[in-house]
Amino acid sequence: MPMLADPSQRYRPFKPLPFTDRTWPNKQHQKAPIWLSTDLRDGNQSLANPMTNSQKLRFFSHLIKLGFKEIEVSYPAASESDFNFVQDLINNGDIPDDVWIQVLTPARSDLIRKTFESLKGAKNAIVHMYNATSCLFREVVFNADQEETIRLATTHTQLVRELAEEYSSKYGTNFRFEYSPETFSQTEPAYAVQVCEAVKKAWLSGSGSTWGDGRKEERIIFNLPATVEVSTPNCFADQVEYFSTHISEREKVIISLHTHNDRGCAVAASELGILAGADRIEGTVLGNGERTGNVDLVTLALNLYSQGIPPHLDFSDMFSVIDTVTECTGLPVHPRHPYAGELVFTAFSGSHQDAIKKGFEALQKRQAAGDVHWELPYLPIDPADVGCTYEAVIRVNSQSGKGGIAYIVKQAQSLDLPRRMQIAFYKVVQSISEATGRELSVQDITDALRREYHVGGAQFDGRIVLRSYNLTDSITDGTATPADTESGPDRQRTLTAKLLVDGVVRHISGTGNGPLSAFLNALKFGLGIDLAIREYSEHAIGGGSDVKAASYVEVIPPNADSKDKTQGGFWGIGVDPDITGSGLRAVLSAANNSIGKSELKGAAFEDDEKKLNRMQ
Ligand SMILES: CC(=O)SCCNC(=O)CCNC(=O)[C@H](O)C(C)(C)COP(=O)(O)OP(=O)(O)OC[C@H]1O[C@@H](n2cnc3c(N)ncnc32)[C@H](O)[C@@H]1OP(=O)(O)O
Ligand SMILES: CC(C)C(=O)C(=O)O
Repeated sequence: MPMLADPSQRYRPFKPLPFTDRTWPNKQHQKAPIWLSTDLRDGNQSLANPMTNSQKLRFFSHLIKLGFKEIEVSYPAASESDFNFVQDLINNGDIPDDVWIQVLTPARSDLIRKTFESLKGAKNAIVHMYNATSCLFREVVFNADQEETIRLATTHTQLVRELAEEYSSKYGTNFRFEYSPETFSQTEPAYAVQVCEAVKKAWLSGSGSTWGDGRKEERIIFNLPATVEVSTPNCFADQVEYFSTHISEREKVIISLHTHNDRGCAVAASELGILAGADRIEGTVLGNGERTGNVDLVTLALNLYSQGIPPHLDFSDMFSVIDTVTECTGLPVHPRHPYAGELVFTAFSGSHQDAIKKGFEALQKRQAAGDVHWELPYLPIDPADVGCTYEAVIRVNSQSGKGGIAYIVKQAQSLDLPRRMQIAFYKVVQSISEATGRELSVQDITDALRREYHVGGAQFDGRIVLRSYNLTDSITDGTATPADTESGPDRQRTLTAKLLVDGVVRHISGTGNGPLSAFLNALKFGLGIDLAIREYSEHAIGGGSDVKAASYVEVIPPNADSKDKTQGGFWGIGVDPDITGSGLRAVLSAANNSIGKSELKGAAFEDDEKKLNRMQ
């Protein structure tokens, strides 16, 4: 049937609880909840191909590594393999002493007994029993009224209690009890409290037992599921706060939430539910689970982390988390999955990239001044905290801008292009990106820079290549002096350069008040390339004995207006261990770009390779 023009003919709106005493909107998260992973139960039962026992074991070990202390490992009555998995964990000593395994059973006596058998020999175990309590389930699934539904819960709670006492004395197991009024969020709130009161009474009133005296590890767990998410998260939070404030002996109760993501709001519902009084959260790592999944514990934990609250779960190696989850469940992780997707720390768009690049520069300055707080445009947490590098932070396509491209050049090649050169190179990259219609890799951009500015190896050389040069000082009366001996207004420098011009060795020579002007004169008189410098800058690359200099130069024809920077010049880059060398190479790089295919003037000083070799 197509979508209805008037969906109210088929769907009724959720009726919110008339609850006005809510306090949760004014609260803030203070600490992490108790976490329970149900990857091996709710996560597993929803897979087309449930996990094998070895996959479950791998997943279990990873959950331990992440820091989970409560793990729902199975629905032991479902199958022999579910049953055996619990026994294998116990018998093989795979469960650390401080970890509680949890197992799920329906309120059915045969299945409860089977569930207890699976726990033989366990040190710590939470027995989790459920029955649905909503009107729809009472009528349609159980054909039971409210009283009968309460009786179903309480009689089976008593059975759990008896078996817990028996197994505890036989095997020394520490037992805790969790009860879920399944479909809680669709159950009348007062009735959900009534069911749980009856279950609590049944659990706490066993003869001769010390259980349930309010000590932390013995509190009964009431797990309130949004079995199907049917309302906005604020309505769910109201239901949780209502439960938390109406259940008696609140100090003897742990309130747990188990949200599903049918409306896409499981994270929000759980977060607001914590503000509303919940102590514990059940969910799965990366959100696998029935239908749209259980709440994603990675997102919940890292949301807390981003607020400066220790989540007590360690996601600092997100790649291994992704590997474990995808290899065990066979499900992919969406590229935009919060904190874990391959694109979530990546910006393609120019204005984002520009802000991130500036943000990193500002961050470095703040860090140098001792402020270690993370504050960076578009990146809520430091990707490095979850094991990602900064390489993926900026990626380039036709939506990218100069800032992002300059960031990549700086990261990949340690070249800090001056602002106007960034604009020039951006146009180069943009035209490649538009022509190819695809994302450009770091290698594509590096190659484009090398081709454009003739740096980085013989295959990128331009028509003119600097082979060697010699610089001498003179004063204007023509008396040659050794380098570095003279300075001042009369100082002149003469540069002789050996070049390869269109494959032919050439020598040129020129004089000026510095090496660059001497070189420009040599190019002018030797090769007929007449250029003036409009902008020059340089910086060091690296440090210690490996330090190099990088120079950037923009040249213009001598008759161009050097102040009118809208008239584009030709840019060049030079990298050399020596600052003079890098400057000369930058000028030559720009000169190469200025000449295009035009014919150059003949040799002015020396063009005979043999003569040259003799001279050297
Ligand atoms: C919301 C959740 O995720 S709950 C967990 C769901 N997980 C699973 O179901 C996975 C494991 N389940 C199984 O392997 C099987 O369903 C079993 C072994 C538990 C039971 O199998 P079967 O005995 O064949 O029963 P089946 O599942 O078809 O039907 C459920 C029966 O249990 C009843 N039932 C359902 N839930 C409960 C409950 N929580 N407590 C008591 N009875 C229940 C149903 O009313 C139905 O009874 P009926 O046969 O008298 O109509
Ligand atoms: C058994 C309960 C907790 C459940 O899985 C659900 O309601 O989704």
